[in-house]
Amino acid sequence: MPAATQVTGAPVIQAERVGLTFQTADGPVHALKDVDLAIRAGEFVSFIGPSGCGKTTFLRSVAALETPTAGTLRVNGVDPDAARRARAYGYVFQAPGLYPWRTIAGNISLPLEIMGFSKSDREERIARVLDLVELSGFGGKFPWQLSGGMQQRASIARALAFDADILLMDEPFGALDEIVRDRLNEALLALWRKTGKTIGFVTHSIPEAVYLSTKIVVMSPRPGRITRVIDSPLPPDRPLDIRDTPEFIALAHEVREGLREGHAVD
Ligand SMILES: Nc1ncnc2c1ncn2[C@@H]1O[C@H](COP(=O)(O)OP(=O)(O)OP(=O)(O)O)[C@@H](O)[C@H]1O
Repeated sequence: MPAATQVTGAPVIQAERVGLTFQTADGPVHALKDVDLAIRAGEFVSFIGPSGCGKTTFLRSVAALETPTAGTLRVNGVDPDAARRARAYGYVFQAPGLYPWRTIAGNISLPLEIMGFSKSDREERIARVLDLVELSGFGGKFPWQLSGGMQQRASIARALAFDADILLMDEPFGALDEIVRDRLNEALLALWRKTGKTIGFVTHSIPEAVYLSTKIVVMSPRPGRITRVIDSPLPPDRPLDIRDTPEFIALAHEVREGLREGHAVD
C-alpha cells in the first residue's frame, strides 16, 4: 500500500548533483556533494544523519538561505530565490524564536503585516492556523505563558500562516522532552494529513523519522551526501503504537543500517 495516497505529479523540490562548498579559514568544507533528490507534492521527507552531514545546509539551500556551488536546485520548478519571493514555503527553526513582547497572535501576525495582508485577512488566517495546531484560545497569551511544546506549535502556526504548500522544519522538536515530542509528532502527522502539505524535516532521531515520514533520506558527512533514500511502507494513518509493530522496527533497522553504512565510508 502506498504510504501517502496524496503524493502526485512533478517534483516540488528537485536537486540534481547539488554541491555546496564553504570556503573557510581552515580550507574548503564540502557541506554537500552530488545530492540528487526528488520530493513530490504531499510527501513527508525526513533528513537524518550524524552532525555535520549537511542536513541543515540542504534545507537552507531549498529556502534560499544558502546558495549551492554546484548542480541545480528547483523549488516548484523555479530557483530557490524565486520560490522564496513567491512565498513557496514556511520555515520552522529549532528554537521557536517568538518575540516575547508580542502575543502569540501578534507573533503570527508579524510576517503577515510585513507582507501587507489586511487586518481582516490576518485575523482570519491567525484563527485558522491556531486551530490547526490546537492553540485556539491562546492567541492573546504571551510566549512565556506557554510551555515549550506550545511555543513550538505557535512557531509552526506562524510558518503556516501564509499558506505555502511546502513546510521546511529544521529539528523543530529537538529541544523538547520525549513525552512532549511524541504528542507533537502525532499532531504534526495529523496536520500533514489534513493539509496535504509537502514537508521537509530534519531530525537526529530514528524513531521520529520512521514515525513521521513517507520518505527517509539518510545522509553521511565529509563530504555531506545522501547514502540511502528509503520509501516507507507504513500507512499514512499512524497511531503512536505503530512503533511496536514489526514493520516499524524493520524500517528503523534499515535506517540504522544506512547510517552505519555511511559511517563506514568515512
Ligand atoms: N556558514 C558556514 N561556514 C562554514 N562551514 C559551514 C557553514 N555552515 C555549515 N558549515 C559546515 O558544513 C557542514 C554541514 O553543516 P550542517 O549544519 O548542514 O550539518 P547538519 O547535518 O545539519 O549538522 P547538525 O545535525 O549538527 O545540525 C559542517 O561541517 C559545518 O561545519
